[in-house]
Amino acid sequence: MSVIEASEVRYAYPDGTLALDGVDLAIERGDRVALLGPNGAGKSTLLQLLGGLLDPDGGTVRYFGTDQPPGEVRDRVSVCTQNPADYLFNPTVREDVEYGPAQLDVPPAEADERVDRLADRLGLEGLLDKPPFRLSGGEKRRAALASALATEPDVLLLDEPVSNVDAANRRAILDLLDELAAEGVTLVVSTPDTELAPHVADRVVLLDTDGTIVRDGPARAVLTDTGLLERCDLVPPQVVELFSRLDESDPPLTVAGAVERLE
Ligand SMILES: Nc1ncnc2c1ncn2[C@@H]1O[C@H](COP(=O)(O)OP(=O)(O)OP(=O)(O)O)[C@@H](O)[C@H]1O
Repeated sequence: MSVIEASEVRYAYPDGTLALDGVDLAIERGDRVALLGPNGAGKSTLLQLLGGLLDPDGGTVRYFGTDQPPGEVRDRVSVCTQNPADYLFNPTVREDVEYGPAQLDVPPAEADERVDRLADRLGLEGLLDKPPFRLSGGEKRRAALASALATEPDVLLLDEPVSNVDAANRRAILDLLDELAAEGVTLVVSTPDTELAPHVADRVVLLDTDGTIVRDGPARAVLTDTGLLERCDLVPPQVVELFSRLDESDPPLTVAGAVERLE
């Protein structure tokens, strides 16, 4: 049973822009999926459709093999869009992060504990009493991510989760996503960054600017297909490029993979 299944999904914005056209995508339990594509390919639109923040004009999105509407799976599916302001509207960051658990009737003591744990992991400790509009761009992104995680969802849909985030916090976020994946949380991450994709995904869904999925396959197969990536205005990860130039037929995808190979 798929945790989310999009069938023949079509979406046009009110001004007529056709963002997605006939998209079929099944997300399975425990998947780590990257929605990859150039700017304007429809990744954010697809993520919002999968999360029930937008309704498709055509086709269907189903959750957990049922006909439950998205509102009924809010406790199990959490979305973090590209706009941190969607999640930060309370007087303090702490109240924002506690908002989701409160909506789900999580006891306040447990919600407090979740906030403190996430603040520790995402470097928000000194920021919890601040009004969110006073945070920097990267801090807002981390606070929005903490809000999405605070409900402890089974499925996490993240739109460009490390954009605007410094190197140390990027590492912290990626480590946290690794841990969540190890616990069985299903992850869908949208990004135009082929360097990020192998760190967050085993499976890559490649979209192109005509609003279609051009490839859905193992990260290794997609991220080493230079010709396909170039047709979508993308380039492979630099490590792939380096090892390909050295005539390596099965290049590693990350620096860590390259180090392992060289040792
Ligand atoms: N509110 C809107 N009104 C009209 N068109 C929109 C709107 N939001 C997005 N679009 C258009 O829909 C298409 C898909 O946009 P979307 O934001 O989903 O792409 P994306 O792949 O996430 O891009 P990026 O990598 O730049 O974030 C683009 O052509 C974009 O211009």
